[in-house]
Amino acid sequence: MFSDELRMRFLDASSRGDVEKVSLLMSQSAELLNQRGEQGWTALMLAARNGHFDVAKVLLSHGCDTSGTNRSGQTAADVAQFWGHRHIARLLARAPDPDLRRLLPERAAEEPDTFFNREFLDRMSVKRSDSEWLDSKRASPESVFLLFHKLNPLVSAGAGEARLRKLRAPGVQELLEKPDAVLVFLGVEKREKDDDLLAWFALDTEDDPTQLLKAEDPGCFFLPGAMPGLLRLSDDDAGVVAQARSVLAWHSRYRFCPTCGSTTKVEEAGYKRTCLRAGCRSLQGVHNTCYPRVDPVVIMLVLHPDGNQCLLGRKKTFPPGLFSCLAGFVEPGEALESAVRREVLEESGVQVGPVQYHSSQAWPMPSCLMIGCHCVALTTDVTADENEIEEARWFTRQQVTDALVKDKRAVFNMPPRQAIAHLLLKHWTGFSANL
Ligand SMILES: NC(=O)C1=CN([C@@H]2O[C@H](COP(=O)(O)OP(=O)(O)OC[C@H]3O[C@@H](n4cnc5c(N)ncnc54)[C@H](OP(=O)(O)O)[C@@H]3O)[C@@H](O)[C@H]2O)C=CC1
Ligand SMILES: [Mg+2]
Ligand SMILES: [Mg+2]
Ligand SMILES: [Mg+2]
Ligand SMILES: [Zn+2]
Repeated sequence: MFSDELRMRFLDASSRGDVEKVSLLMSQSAELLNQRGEQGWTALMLAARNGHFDVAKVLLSHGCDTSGTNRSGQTAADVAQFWGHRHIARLLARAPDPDLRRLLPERAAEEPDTFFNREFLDRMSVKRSDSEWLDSKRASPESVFLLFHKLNPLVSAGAGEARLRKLRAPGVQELLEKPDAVLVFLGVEKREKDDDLLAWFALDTEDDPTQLLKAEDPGCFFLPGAMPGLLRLSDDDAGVVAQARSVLAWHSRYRFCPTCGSTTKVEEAGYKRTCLRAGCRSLQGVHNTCYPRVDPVVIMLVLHPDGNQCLLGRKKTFPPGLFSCLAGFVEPGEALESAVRREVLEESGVQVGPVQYHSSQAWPMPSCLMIGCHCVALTTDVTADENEIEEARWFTRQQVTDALVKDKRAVFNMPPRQAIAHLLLKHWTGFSANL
C-alpha cells in the first residue's frame, strides 16, 4: 500500500508534467495508477487538463483506465478536448482500454441476410471475356433482360412488393441497336446443373418512358426515386438491382476516358471501359479509371462510455422523426478506423476510442459500400455539424427498444429495416438485453 502523501505527490507530479517523478513513483507502487484526488480527478485527467502529453503517454503505457469520470462526469478525453489539447485527446482515442472494449457487442454468430446483399445470381466473371458464349446468350430466347430508365428499374407491382419485370431479347432489340447502348452481363441463375445456364443482362435508357411502356402490361412502371423506391423490391430482386444499378450508373457518368477525355469502348461484358487513344496513361500499369467504381462509406453506431446510450443524428433530408447512425465517405489514404473517428468528430464533436467492424452492405445510390461498425465514445458533449446534420443526440437503450418495436412511447423513428443502420441498432439492443 501507499500513503496518502505518496498519492498526493503522484497526482501533483502528473499535474505539473514531471515525467521522471511520475515514472519513479509508479515504480514504487503500481497501484497509484488509477488513484483519485480532489473532485475525483485521476493523474491522467490532471495531465490531460494541463496538456502534458508525455505524462499521459507514460500513464497509458502502464494500462491506466481512460473511461472513468470525475465528479463532473468528465472523462480524461473530455478534459483534454475541453482545454484544447487535441493531441492528448487523439492519443487517448488510440489507447486500448479493456473497459471500453467491453461495451462493444459480441460479434453476431451468423452473417446477417442484409437487404441488397442477397446473391441470387452467380456473376460468372470468367464468361465476361467469352464473346462467343455471350453472343449466344444475348440471342437466346430464355435469357432475361432488365430494363432501367434513368437508373429506375422496370417493375410490376404486386401486393406491396415491386417485382422486376423480366424482358426477353425481342423486347429490347430496338434499344440495343442504338449506338450508345450498353448491355451489362449480370450473371446466371444459380442451378444444380451447369449445362443450361440462364443468363441475365441489364440496360439503361433515357428514351421517352411512355413510349417504352406502351409495349408492356398496364401494371408495369419504372420504380421512381432510389430512396425509398428501391426498398420496395423483394430481397432477391434487390440483390440483382444493387449490382445492375451501380454498373449502369457508372456507364452513364463515365462515357469518356477520365484520364484524357477520349472516347472509350465497352469491354468485359460491361465491366470495363477502355480508352481508345493509343498511348493514354490509363492503358499502362495499375489504374482504377477503367473499372466500375465502389465508394466505401463507414457507418457507425457510437456507444456512450456509460454503455447505456448511443449517438444518432438527423440529416435535413430525413423524413420527420427519423434518426440514424452517423456515416461518411472513407477518404483516400485512410483506414476504416480513422474514417470512423474523423466522421464522428466532424459531425458531432465526439471523440471515438475502440472501433469494431460489424458487417457491410451494398448501397447502390449509386455505388456505395456501407461498412457498418460499433464504436465507443471517449467524450460525451455533442456539437452537431450544422452543414450536414440537423441534430445529433444520445438515446438510451430503452428509447431505441421503444423505437424498434414502434411502442407508443417511442421518441424517434428507426431507419428502415433494409438499412444497415437498423441492423447496427438492433444488434446493440439485442446484446444489451442479455446483460
Ligand atoms: N444504408 C444506410 O443505412 C445509410 C446509407 N447512407 C449512405 O452513405 C452515403 C454517405 O454518407 P454521408 O453522410 O452522406 O457522407 P459524408 O458524411 O462523407 O458527407 C457527404 C458529403 O460528402 C461529399 N461527398 C460525396 N461523395 C464523396 C466521396 N466519394 N468522397 C468524399 N466525399 C464525398 C458530398 O459533398 P458535396 O455534395 O458538397 O459534393 C456529400 O454531401 C450517402 O450517400 C448515403 O446514401 C447514409 C446513412 C445510412
Ligand atoms: Mg461527414
Ligand atoms: Mg455523414
Ligand atoms: Mg465526409
Ligand atoms: Zn485516355
